[in-house]
Amino acid sequence: MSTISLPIIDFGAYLDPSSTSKQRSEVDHAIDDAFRRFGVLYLQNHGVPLDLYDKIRALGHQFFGLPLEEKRKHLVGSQVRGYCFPDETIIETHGTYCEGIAFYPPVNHYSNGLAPDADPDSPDARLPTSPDALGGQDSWPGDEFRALVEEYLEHIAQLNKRMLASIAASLGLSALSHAQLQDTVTHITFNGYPPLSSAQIENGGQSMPEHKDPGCLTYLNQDIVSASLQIQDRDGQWCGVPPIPGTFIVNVGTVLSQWTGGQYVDILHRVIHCHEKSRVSVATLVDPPFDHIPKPLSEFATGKNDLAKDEIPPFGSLYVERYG
Ligand SMILES: O=C(O)CCC(=O)C(=O)O
Ligand SMILES: [Fe+2]
Repeated sequence: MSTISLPIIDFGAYLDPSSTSKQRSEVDHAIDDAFRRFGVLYLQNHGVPLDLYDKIRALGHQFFGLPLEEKRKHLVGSQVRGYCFPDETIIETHGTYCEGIAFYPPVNHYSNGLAPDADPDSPDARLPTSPDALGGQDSWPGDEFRALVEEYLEHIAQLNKRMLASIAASLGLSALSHAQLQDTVTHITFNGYPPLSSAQIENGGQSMPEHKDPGCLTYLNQDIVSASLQIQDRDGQWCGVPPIPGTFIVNVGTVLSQWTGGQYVDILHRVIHCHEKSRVSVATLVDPPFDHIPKPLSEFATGKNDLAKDEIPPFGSLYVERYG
C-alpha cells in the first residue's frame, strides 16, 4: 500500500491577532487548493490545546478497554448515538471491525427555525426529516469524560468558525452564503479499531468500509500508530494517510462539495487497521441542519443542471435512509 503526501497547512495566522491579511489570505489559498485537489489536508497550529487533543484519544482507549457488558450500558437504541459495536456499527456491518461511541446534540439542534433550547422530547422539536434517526439522549461514560469532550468541542467550534471564514474568503462568498456555511451542527464520534488479523484481511474484512462523510467538514484526531486511514486518489488507487502528531486531518463532506458545485472533493475513505496495537480515532463532524436542502451556493449555481428545490431531499432524510 502506498502512502500519499497531503498538504500540511499551518493555521497559525488565524490565531495570531497580529497576523496580516496577506498572511491569512495565503492560508486561505492553501486550504482552498488542498480541498480542490484532494478534499483533505493536515492542519497544524489549529488552536486546540495539544494536551486536550491527546487526552481525548486517551478517553477513547479507556472506554474501549472496558468489558463489553460495561460498554453495552451505553447502547441507546439508535444506530447513530451511543455505543455501537461490530454487529451494530453505523455503516454496513458485514466484515467491519470497528466499535464506536457517539455524542450528538439534541435532535432539535438539527432543525432550522426551532429554538436551540426547545425541549428535545417535545413533538414540536422533531421535523419530519429527522424523526428518530438520532435516537434518544447521549449516554456519557462519566462526568470527567463529558467535561473533557465538551471542552474539546468548544475549541473545535472556534476552529471550525475560522475554517469556514477562511473558505468563505477564498471562495469569495457573499455575507449570506457565508452565514449559510456557518449554520452548522457538530457531533463527535470515537472509533475503536482492534487490529485486523491476516485471516480477516484475506476475507476482505475492513475496519471501516469506504464512505464519504455526508456533511460539511470532519476534523479527525487519530493515534500515531500507522497509516490505517486510506483515501482513494484521483486514479482510483487506495493510499494510506500517515498520521502526523498534533495535526487534524480535515476532510470535505458531500454537502460542502455540493455547495461548491463539486469544486471541492468529497473524498472517499476507509480504514484498514493491521498493526499489533489497537487504534483510536476521534472524528468531529460538522453538518448542516437536517432540514437544509443541499444545493450549490448562489456563487456556484449554473442554472443548467440544477434540480428544483422540491426535487432535492433534505439533508436529514439521508440520516433517516442510512440509519433510521
Ligand atoms: O478512523 C479514521 O481514520 C476514519 C474515521 C471516519 O472516517 C469517520 O468516522 O467517518
Ligand atoms: Fe469518515
